[in-house]
Amino acid sequence: MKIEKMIFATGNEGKMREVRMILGDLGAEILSLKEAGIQAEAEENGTTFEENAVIKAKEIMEKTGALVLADDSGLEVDALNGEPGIYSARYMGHETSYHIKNKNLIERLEGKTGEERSARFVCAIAACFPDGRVLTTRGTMEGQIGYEEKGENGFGYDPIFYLPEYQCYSGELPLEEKNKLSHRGKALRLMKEQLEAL
Ligand SMILES: O=c1[nH]c(=O)c2ncn([C@@H]3O[C@H](COP(=O)(O)OP(=O)(O)OP(=O)(O)O)[C@@H](O)[C@H]3O)c2[nH]1
Ligand SMILES: [Mg+2]
Repeated sequence: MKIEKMIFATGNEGKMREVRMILGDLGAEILSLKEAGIQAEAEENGTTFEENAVIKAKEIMEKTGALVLADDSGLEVDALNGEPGIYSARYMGHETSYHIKNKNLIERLEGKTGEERSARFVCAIAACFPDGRVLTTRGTMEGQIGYEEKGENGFGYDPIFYLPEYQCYSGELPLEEKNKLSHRGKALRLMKEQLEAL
């Protein structure tokens, strides 16, 4: 089935840039919420990334009757029992800057070194079809919380997410490189395969 058009239900411009680059070769028109002129109202009250991704996609699918995809993602820090996890966007309040959130996470890991600083980004992608079908995929990217903020690329927690294998911070990666390694890149490529197989 050739997909002509979809809505990607996010208000996060950083995500949207990555989504466009990764799903570009599907050849479908991809509208953000803003471009579709829709406001999301559903509460992200699920208990998992997948549940929240489905909540966001389903709400907009029901409003529009279109194929709608959504992303729910976050940062899990092992030494903090997986915090901030599904609450990553809301951590310390929605209005708090990432500079402050990032500084706070670094402070909370004071005294920890190497593997004790392990963390991962998680991304769940949901696709909700007007006929009720739902697909979900998940991708992760393993790393560590660094000791400082580095890099101007990406968004959110990228400046403190250190990738030991590549000896750099996620915030230092050009977008194409981040997309090759990232939680979102992996989850979106799995979704793309499933959509292409329909
Ligand atoms: O540095 C980062 N690089 C990433 O690649 C990344 N992916 C997720 N996150 C964090 O997790 C929250 C998602 O929360 P979230 O899924 O509710 O999204 P959101 O509220 O920003 O937008 P929406 O899609 O819900 O409209 C984001 O805001 C960020 O704090 C990331 N941080
Ligand atoms: Mg959100």
